[in-house]
Amino acid sequence: DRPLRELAGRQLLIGTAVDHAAYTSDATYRARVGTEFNSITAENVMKWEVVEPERGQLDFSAADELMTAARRNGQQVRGHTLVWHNQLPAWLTQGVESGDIDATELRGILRRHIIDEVGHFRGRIHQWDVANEVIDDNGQLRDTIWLRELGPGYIADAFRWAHQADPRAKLFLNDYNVEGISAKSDAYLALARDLLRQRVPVHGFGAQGHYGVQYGFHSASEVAANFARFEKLGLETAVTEADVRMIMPTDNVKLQAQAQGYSVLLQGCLLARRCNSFTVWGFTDKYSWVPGWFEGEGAANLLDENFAAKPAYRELQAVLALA
Ligand SMILES: OC[C@H]1CNC[C@@H](O)[C@@H]1O[C@@H]1O[C@H](CO)[C@@H](O[C@@H]2O[C@H](CO)[C@@H](O[C@@H]3O[C@H](CO)[C@@H](O)[C@H](O)[C@H]3O)[C@H](O)[C@H]2O)[C@H](O)[C@H]1O
Repeated sequence: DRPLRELAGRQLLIGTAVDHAAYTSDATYRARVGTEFNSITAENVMKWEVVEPERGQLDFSAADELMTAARRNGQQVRGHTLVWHNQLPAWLTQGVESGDIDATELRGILRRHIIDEVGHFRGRIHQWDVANEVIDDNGQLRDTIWLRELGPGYIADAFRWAHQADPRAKLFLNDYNVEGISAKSDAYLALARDLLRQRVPVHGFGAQGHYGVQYGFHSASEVAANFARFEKLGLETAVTEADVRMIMPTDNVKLQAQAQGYSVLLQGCLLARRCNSFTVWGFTDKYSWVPGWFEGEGAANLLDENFAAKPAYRELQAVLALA
C-alpha cells in the first residue's frame, strides 16, 4: 500500500491540515501525518487568537512543535493564516468595538502581527495564506473588521508586509467556493489583476475545496480552466483545504460520490500548469471540523475514524499512480 506522498513524488506537494492537540496526544495520527504527506498546514495554531492571546504576548510554542515535526518528516509547511475575520484575539475585537483602538492604531497592530509572525517563521514557510476569505459569495469585498476600519487597501498592505518579513515565501489569496468559474472567482481574478498592477507581491491563488456530496462538484476541466486564468497572470495555484462532507449516515453511494469529489479537485490541480500543492483539511473522520459546523453532516475525510482507507483514499492513490 503506497502512501500518497510516495505516489506524488516530486510532482506535487500532497498535504494535510494538522490538529495540534491530536498530533501531540494520538500516536497513530502522528505517525500517519508523517508517512502519508509531504506538506502540512496548522489547522488552528498559527491563527492570531492562538499566537497572540494577550496583546504583545506572542506564543508560537504550539506552531513551533509542528514546524519541528515537519522538519523531522521532511515536509514543507503552508502558513495559515495572517489576515482573516475569524479567530481573532478578544483584546483586538473588543478594542475596536469599544473604540479604544482606532484605525491608525489598528493598521499598526496588523502590520506588527504580520511582521512578527512571518518573521518568526522566516525561511521555513513554503506558502503563506496572507489574505483569507476577503471576498463574499456575491463577489464583493467581505464586510469585515479589516474592510470597515482600514478600507480595501488593507489587502495590498498585508502582502507588502509579509513579503518584507520573508521575501522567499510564496504569498497567497485563499478562499472557499472559488474552485470553479463563478462571480466569486471572477472577483478574485479582478482583485489579483489589480494588486499585480499595483506591483503588490502576490504569488498565488488558493481554492479551499470544501465540498458536500449533496451539492455536487465541478468537473476537473472546469477547476483547471479556472486555475488557468490565474496562472495566466503569472500566479501559482493550489487546492488548500479539500474535504467532501456528507449527510450522515454514510452509505456506499455517498462514499463513491465522495471519492469523485476528491478526484475532480486533484485532477483539476494536476491538469493545471502551476498547481503544485494539494492539501486536505484533515485526513481522518476521527478529527474533523465538519460535524461541529454542519449539523447532521460528517465523514468528510479520506480515512474513517479508525484510520481505515475509504474509497476516496483509494481514488487519490489511483489518480497519483497514473499521473
Ligand atoms: O471552517 C473550516 C476552514 C475554512 N477555511 C479556513 C480554515 O481556517 C477553517 O478551519 C476551521 O476553522 C474553525 C474556526 O473558524 C476551527 O474551529 C475552531 O477550532 C478551535 C480549535 O479546536 C476551537 O477552539 C477550541 O474551542 C474549545 C471549546 O470551545 C476550547 O476548549 C479550546 O481551548 C479551543 O482551542 C474553536 O472553538 C473552533 O471554532 C476549525 O478547527 C478549523 O478546521
